[in-house]
Amino acid sequence: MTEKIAVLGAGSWGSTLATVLVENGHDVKLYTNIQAQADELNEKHTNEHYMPGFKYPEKLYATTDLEEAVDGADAILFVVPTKVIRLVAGQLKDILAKTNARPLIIHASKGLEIGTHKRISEIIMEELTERYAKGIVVLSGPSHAEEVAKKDITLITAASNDIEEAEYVQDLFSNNYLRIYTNDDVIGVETGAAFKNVIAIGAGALHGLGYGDDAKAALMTRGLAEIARLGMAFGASPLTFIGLSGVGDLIVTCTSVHSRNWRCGNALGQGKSLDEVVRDMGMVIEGINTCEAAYQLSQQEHIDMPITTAIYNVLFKGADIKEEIADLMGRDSRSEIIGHAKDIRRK
Ligand SMILES: NC(=O)C1=CN([C@@H]2O[C@H](COP(=O)(O)OP(=O)(O)OC[C@H]3O[C@@H](n4cnc5c(N)ncnc54)[C@H](O)[C@@H]3O)[C@@H](O)[C@H]2O)C=CC1
Ligand SMILES: O=C(CO)COP(=O)(O)O
Repeated sequence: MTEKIAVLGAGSWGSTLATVLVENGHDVKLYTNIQAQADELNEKHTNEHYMPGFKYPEKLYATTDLEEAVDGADAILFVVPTKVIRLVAGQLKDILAKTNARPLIIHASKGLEIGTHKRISEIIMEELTERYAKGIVVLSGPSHAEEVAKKDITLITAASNDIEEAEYVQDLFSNNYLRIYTNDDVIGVETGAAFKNVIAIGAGALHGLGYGDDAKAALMTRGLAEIARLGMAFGASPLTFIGLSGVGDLIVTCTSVHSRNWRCGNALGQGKSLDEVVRDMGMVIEGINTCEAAYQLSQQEHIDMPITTAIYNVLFKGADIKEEIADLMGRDSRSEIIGHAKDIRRK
């Protein structure tokens, strides 16, 4: 069945997911807030800044008119950076309020809102409410646009409280190179997605400083313990963190040269300043803002997150990475057990 899908955000991931949907036979409109990017996509079928060298299908239509993009859409996919999710959801609400439309919302962004510490599905539903959204499905897992665009094998998760909606999204995106699993733990999937970016900055920094494989494996494993601790405090199932959106995404983001978060950490480890790294990347590095949100949450909820705190100190307080590593290694000895949410708050 051909579905009408609006994709909001034409960066590397939004334009790639839009391409998957076009190739799966759907009628897709890609919304961007930049006219030159829409023109480039429509006329040259390229998106050089975000996906250099990649050729998009001619059927992919881009527009800067949000109303045109979402007109008659069965589903609307958000793939904008976390910091503009609320803004774009508000703009969408104003448009949907003029119609009787109540599309399914999907999002594939990864982060937490600074200040409120809300997950992306919470922000979108707070703005749209059930009046304008049939439901919400989260698409997440180990997936880099550069590899999906090449039709390399990728497996991700569609998570929703409504399993039929997750299965609908599974059908929309599934093909012979992209396999989708369903999951009903929205909190676990979204927290895993957001916090792995913070740990990936740390993994990149270790690489940039020349640390070995043991150190990287240690960071990923103890990083996952922190992610699970915070996620469980939110109400996530611990098992979700050993799935695609948990350890799967942590592995890819902590090891892939495609990862903007890993590359950010690597450059910091090599001595670049955060300002330089952000300027040179020219794409979103979600782990920076998420680190701030995660640090604030750990303080507010009294959850022990030593690695996140060390990365926060480096990013926001100008701390020396090697000194932060020495402090982490010098902490009191402890048990490895992650524990349940009720046991993990600091006394
Ligand atoms: N790139 C990837 O491989 C993956 C990215 N993600 C997530 O997807 C989200 C988006 O990431 P990318 O596409 O990589 O980012 P990007 O940095 O490549 O592109 C972001 C896009 O958002 C657009 N944008 C910014 N503000 C906007 C607004 N107000 N209205 C409309 N568009 C706006 C920008 O013009 C740009 O095209 C992030 O949360 C990221 O963590 C998730 C999985 C894979
Ligand atoms: O989420 C991603 C991989 O699953 C993309 O990671 P980066 O944002 O670090 O490139």
